Amino acid sequence: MTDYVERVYHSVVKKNRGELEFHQAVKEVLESLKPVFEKSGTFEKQKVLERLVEPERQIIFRVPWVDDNGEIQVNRGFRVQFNSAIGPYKGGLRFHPSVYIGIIKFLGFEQIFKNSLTGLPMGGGKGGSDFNPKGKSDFEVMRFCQSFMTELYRHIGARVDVPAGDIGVGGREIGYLYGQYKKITQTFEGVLTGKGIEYGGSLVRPEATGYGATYFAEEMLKVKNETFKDKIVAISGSGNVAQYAIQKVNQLGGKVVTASDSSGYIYDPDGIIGEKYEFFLDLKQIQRGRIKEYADKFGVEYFANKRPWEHKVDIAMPCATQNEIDASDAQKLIDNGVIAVAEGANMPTTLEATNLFLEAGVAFAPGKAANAGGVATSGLEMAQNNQIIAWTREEVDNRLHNIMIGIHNASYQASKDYGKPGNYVLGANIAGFLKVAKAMMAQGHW
Ligand SMILES: NC(=O)C1=CN([C@@H]2O[C@H](COP(=O)(O)OP(=O)(O)OC[C@H]3O[C@@H](n4cnc5c(N)ncnc54)[C@H](O)[C@@H]3O)[C@@H](O)[C@H]2O)C=CC1
Ligand SMILES: O=C(O)CCC(=O)C(=O)O
Repeated sequence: MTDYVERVYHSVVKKNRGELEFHQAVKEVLESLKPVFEKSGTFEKQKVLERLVEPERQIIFRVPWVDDNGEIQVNRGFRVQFNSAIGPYKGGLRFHPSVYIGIIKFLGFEQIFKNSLTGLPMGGGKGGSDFNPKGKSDFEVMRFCQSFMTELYRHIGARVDVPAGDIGVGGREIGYLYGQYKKITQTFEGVLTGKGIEYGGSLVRPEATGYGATYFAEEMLKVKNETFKDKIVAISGSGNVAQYAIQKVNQLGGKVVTASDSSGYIYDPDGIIGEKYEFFLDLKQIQRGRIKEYADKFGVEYFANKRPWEHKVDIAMPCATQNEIDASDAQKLIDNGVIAVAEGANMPTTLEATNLFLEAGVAFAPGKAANAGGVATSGLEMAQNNQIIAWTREEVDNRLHNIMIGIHNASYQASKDYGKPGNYVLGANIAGFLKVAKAMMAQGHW
């Protein structure tokens, strides 16, 4: 790293003790930006990095609610409004017991560059709670969401900060959150995205992250004169992103052989397709069941407490959570001949593993580029809400597809301009950074 980058990184570690995921996300971005600072001293003079790594605002609040047994429960809520240089804060809410400030800050930091890459005017933010929706009744989830919004509403707005879903927050939760916002403010506005289609949601938003990651992978394959046709694909997760990545890979002629949840993964050598895919979707979206039930139903192998990176596949798409591919997983995938990795999740690959992929010449798409289709389509939902119109499925999907091609090309171009053609980590970080940095400098020292 340059002295400047090194200095800023060390001060981040010192000021944000114990926030390991945040340190990791900052380190990856700063390492990529080194050639930018070697070319120009302006950013250093303007203290752009020092400002960029410090959130504009962090809100932490109490979320009390009553469970079905009449017991009072208390969770912690978060919203980090990281950077508004190019638009209102935008980013999801995560409900998961592992959530603490370090996770929300890593996600909010990533969101700044991701949102910039979409080409739409959206700043970076993220929020959530350590609430665990697993095993809770619909009424418990509703009461929790209402209490969460009873505090959050005063910090957000259609032109201020627009949350959406992430792990543990899907259509059901967005509905409860929206209802409470509307009740408190008496305002029907696009303050959340991922809304139901009946009350201002956009077609294709549920599919957008998984579809977008697949569109991005398709572009990387094109550079290698390859396609998805007949490729074997390992996907992790079985939530929103995984579900629609599997669907799109199937449509493009690939074969998805794995899916997982936090208890283990299934391996179906014939592919998660047709009636098996329909079962999988129902299992996860309606029954809220465990992935093992797929193995029980179709007689395929189930691997408890393991990750799905140990088979011979051409393409890997981690779509579950952070740090789910470590160096040994990466080495297994490389030894088995993987040609492309596209991150549907946020930071699913450790820094060590990322470097192994890059050194081995694997086409590697970082999450902030590959999974940007979700937030991009949220931006399209905001655009429709602002105009009080609703686009067709085809219109939204075409726009999403073009945005993903644009992100691929911008990342590839930046990787070439800075001397590392095909290094999408470097390219995405630089392309995302430059727009935000220029906007920050244009707006004075804030
Ligand atoms: N939903 C969206 O639009 C976007 C989501 N993402 C990222 O994609 C990833 C998945 O999010 P969603 O599919 O929306 O969430 P989800 O809640 O619908 O699904 C999460 C999936 O990850 C699995 N999972 C969670 N913790 C795990 C663990 N420790 N080990 C193994 N599996 C685990 C869950 O079992 C589930 O299958 C997250 O990293 C999220 O930040 C990124 C961009 C947009
Ligand atoms: O759609 C959005 O606003 C948020 C999506 C998100 O949380 C993400 O990109 O990680």
